[in-house]
Amino acid sequence: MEQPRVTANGNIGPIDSSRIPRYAGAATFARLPRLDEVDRADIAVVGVPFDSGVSYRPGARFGSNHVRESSRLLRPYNPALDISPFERVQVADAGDMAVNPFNIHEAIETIQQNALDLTADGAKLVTLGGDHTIALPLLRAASERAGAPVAMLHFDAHLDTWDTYFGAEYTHGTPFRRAVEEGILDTEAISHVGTRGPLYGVKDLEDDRRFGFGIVTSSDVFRQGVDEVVAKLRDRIGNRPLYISIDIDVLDPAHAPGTGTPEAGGITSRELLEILRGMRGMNLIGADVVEVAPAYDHAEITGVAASHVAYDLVSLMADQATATRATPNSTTEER
Ligand SMILES: N=C(N)NCCCC(=O)O
Ligand SMILES: [Zn+2]
Ligand SMILES: [Zn+2]
Repeated sequence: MEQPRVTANGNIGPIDSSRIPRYAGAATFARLPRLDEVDRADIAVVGVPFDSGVSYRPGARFGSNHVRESSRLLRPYNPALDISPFERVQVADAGDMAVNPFNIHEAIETIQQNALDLTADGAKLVTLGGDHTIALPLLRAASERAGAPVAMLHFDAHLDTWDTYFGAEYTHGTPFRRAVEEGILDTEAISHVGTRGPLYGVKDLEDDRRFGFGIVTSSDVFRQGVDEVVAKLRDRIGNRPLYISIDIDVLDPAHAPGTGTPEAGGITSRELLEILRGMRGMNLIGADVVEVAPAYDHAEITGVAASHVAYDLVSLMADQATATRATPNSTTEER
């Protein structure tokens, strides 16, 4: 069925929610067109329904579609950044990668290859997980496209720089140690934000520091405040190609109950969104939002938080893509 869409500047936007009720029809992220409904995309939102790397509660394989379902209420204008991202550039939902749940090595290869394919024409990816294992192949693809190791901002309750679990190297607790070992991260410019909670031992922190990570803990965000944190992070990253990986468990379980390894004392969704908005103008090349596990969610609390985070990531990318262009000529009303 033909759907009325909000379109501007030649970009095909979301289904018009003033004419087709938000709750009708199959979900795509923000009711955007599927990638196969548009010529090409400047920004593709893609799902990776994979959770074979988890150490505790399973279920993040259902996260991608849960975030899509929870994104039906997003509107086309983002007042916090004064931008209509879907008017500025073509944004589309690229659907889900078909990832083998029984073979983690094959899954990682598939994700890396699909990410390379989706970015072959210059598109940028915002990936909806899936557990945090998927960040490793996404970072491999991002650094290959950047042609250099990339800076990373990692929002998480956890370090995810542990070595192995049950002897397994590829898990949701180990992607960033592997990434450092593989030389795909610019270790002058990598930071965790929002970490907290018990560790296995002090060696976890010593290893992490040795790899080059800076840490802004959840408590630092509370004590120093968003502006100081943003200033420090911007200073450390500069204009390097930047990948942002967001584990939704960075949020306090009150703000994101639907996740696999919850830790008390997290940041709020307001703080996360404010820190992200503070990254405006940075050289953002790719991003993911992972670890949404809908079985533990209520009233889409976690799904809505994740969908708003993804929307702000898309907004930052759209802003950056058009920052040097003239203000686009808008032909639509906000809905
Ligand atoms: N990446 C996430 N969400 N969690 C890692 C937890 C690793 C552990 O079980 O110790
Ligand atoms: Zn985590
Ligand atoms: Zn994580």
